[in-house]
Amino acid sequence: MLGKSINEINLGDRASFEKTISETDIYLFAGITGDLNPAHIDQVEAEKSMFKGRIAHGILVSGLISTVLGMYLPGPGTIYLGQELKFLAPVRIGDTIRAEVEVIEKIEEKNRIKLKTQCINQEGKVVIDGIATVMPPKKA
Ligand SMILES: C/C=C/C(=O)SCCNC(=O)CCNC(=O)[C@H](O)C(C)(C)COP(=O)(O)OP(=O)(O)OC[C@H]1O[C@@H](n2cnc3c(N)ncnc32)[C@H](O)[C@@H]1OP(=O)(O)O
Repeated sequence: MLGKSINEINLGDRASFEKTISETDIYLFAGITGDLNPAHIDQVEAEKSMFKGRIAHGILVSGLISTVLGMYLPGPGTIYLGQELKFLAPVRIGDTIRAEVEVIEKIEEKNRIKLKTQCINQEGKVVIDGIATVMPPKKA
């Protein structure tokens, strides 16, 4: 099953995916990547930081954007070419994050689209803001 080709995508099209970030998510990500920064896994050390407790890896949370792109818009077959990210606020264990994407540019001759990408917490605060560049799947 392939996602949408560039001809099936319009400016303003949107999609989203929501997930609660658990302690297990953070530990699994730390193990997979080797990023054992105490800010993510050591409560006592993290309490001494400006955030006064553990926070999720920013790249873990931004991975929810890849979920939207690869599963929904454009969908399966999408190739991720680039991603600008600004981490605007911390994500803590138990936060529910909604990743949203919106098509803002189509570059038909190169089969590329750009999407505004945001991750928003349960309080409506934008925690990650950026722009993705992807190559939608081509259909025969
Ligand atoms: C939803 C999530 C999915 C995923 O996670 S997929 C996995 C992550 N993504 C990838 O692994 C993609 C890795 N990138 C690539 O393999 C290559 O990259 C491409 C095959 C996409 C393109 O390579 P080539 O066909 O050899 O293109 P060229 O001849 O090197 O360049 C043609 C034009 O495309 C520009 N370009 C190449 N890569 C990128 C990029 N990643 N982002 C933006 N532009 C790119 C160049 O500069 C150039 O431009 P000009 O035509 O103006 O000279």
